[in-house]
Amino acid sequence: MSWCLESNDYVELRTTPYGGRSLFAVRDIPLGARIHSSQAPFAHVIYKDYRREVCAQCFVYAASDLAPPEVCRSRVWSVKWALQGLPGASAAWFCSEGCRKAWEQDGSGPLQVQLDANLTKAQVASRRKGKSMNVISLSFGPEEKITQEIIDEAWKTIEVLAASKSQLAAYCTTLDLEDMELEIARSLVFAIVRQYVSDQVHDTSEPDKHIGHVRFETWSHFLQLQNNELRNVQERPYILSAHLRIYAFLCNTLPTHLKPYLSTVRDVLARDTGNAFGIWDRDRRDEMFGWGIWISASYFNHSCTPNVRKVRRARALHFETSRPVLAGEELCISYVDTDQILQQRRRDLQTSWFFTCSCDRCERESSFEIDH
Ligand SMILES: C[S@@+](CC[C@H](N)C(=O)[O-])C[C@H]1O[C@@H](n2cnc3c(N)ncnc32)[C@H](O)[C@@H]1O
Repeated sequence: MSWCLESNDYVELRTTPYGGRSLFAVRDIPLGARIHSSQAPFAHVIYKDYRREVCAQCFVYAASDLAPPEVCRSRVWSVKWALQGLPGASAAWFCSEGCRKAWEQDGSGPLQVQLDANLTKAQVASRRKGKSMNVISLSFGPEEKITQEIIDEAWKTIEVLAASKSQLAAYCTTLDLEDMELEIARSLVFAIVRQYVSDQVHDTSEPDKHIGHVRFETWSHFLQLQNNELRNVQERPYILSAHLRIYAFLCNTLPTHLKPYLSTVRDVLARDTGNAFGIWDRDRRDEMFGWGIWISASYFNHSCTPNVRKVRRARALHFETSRPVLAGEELCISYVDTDQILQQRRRDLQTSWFFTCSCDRCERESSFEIDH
């Protein structure tokens, strides 16, 4: 299998009997060693409400104590990139000129901003007509078992509707897309733009044209991530109709040259839950600004007594050992706040990552509960 950690000296990907693939130490590793870095997300979204406050390139927060005092007071960044002739929503904000230049060089940012403006306009339009059309009946009883066939059938129905321009347009004028659905649509557009820009670069006679990390973490790497579609819909049935609405919205809104990528929307939706990382105000987890998928970073399994910690520096996620590790040991981060009690940890892991943790600590704490 080709994947994006091939050249790493510290870690190796193996399949576990209990939790899919996971990373293992190939040699003894001291405390504090950096065992892996993922340089940038393959796709990400910064919530619209934070657009002026979080640098579009390095994700630094204008209201954080790292920001200069005058910025901290105003809470917004002043370095801006804007599309000529379009209203204020079509812009990105940065903490410095250096970040603005790096963002422009990456190639996908400006297109993303333009599409953001289109999505916002289309969302407003979808709100004008009120009552939504009930195209697909998707109410599940509490006892009903949602199967892969039910999900496949629902996607087929929306794809047929989307194939008719007039039906799609009529449906979309009544969608009334919610704000969080718009944020999901924006993250999908990011993934689409990544693929588009990557394809454009590979089509040219300049294979080394700079597109940063895209050469290392590609769409085919993305597809190798664990697919959580069925477990996600079984856990929260309402998400299926939200996903179908978002798909229809994008079919109706994206320009023609991006339409070939719409078939990847379902692939992205199936993988972002359970694989994405929140983008927080540094590592303090005070405020979450959005989320992103750092592909190679998604192979760390969870433990409630982790031996690896994650550190975000600008766009990069770094992973460092939080204690000495022996060759052959599994390398785990923690997906949840490990200060929480057993029941809360188990609840969080079940609803967002769809598994019951049976790490040594959970086993010990649950047997203690049974004994008492
Ligand atoms: C971010 S992915 C980790 C990589 C994943 N194991 C794979 O094969 O792609 C998260 C998923 O891994 C599995 N997983 C992670 N930690 C686990 C654990 N401690 N016990 C059981 N399953 C786990 C769950 O299926 C979870 O949804």
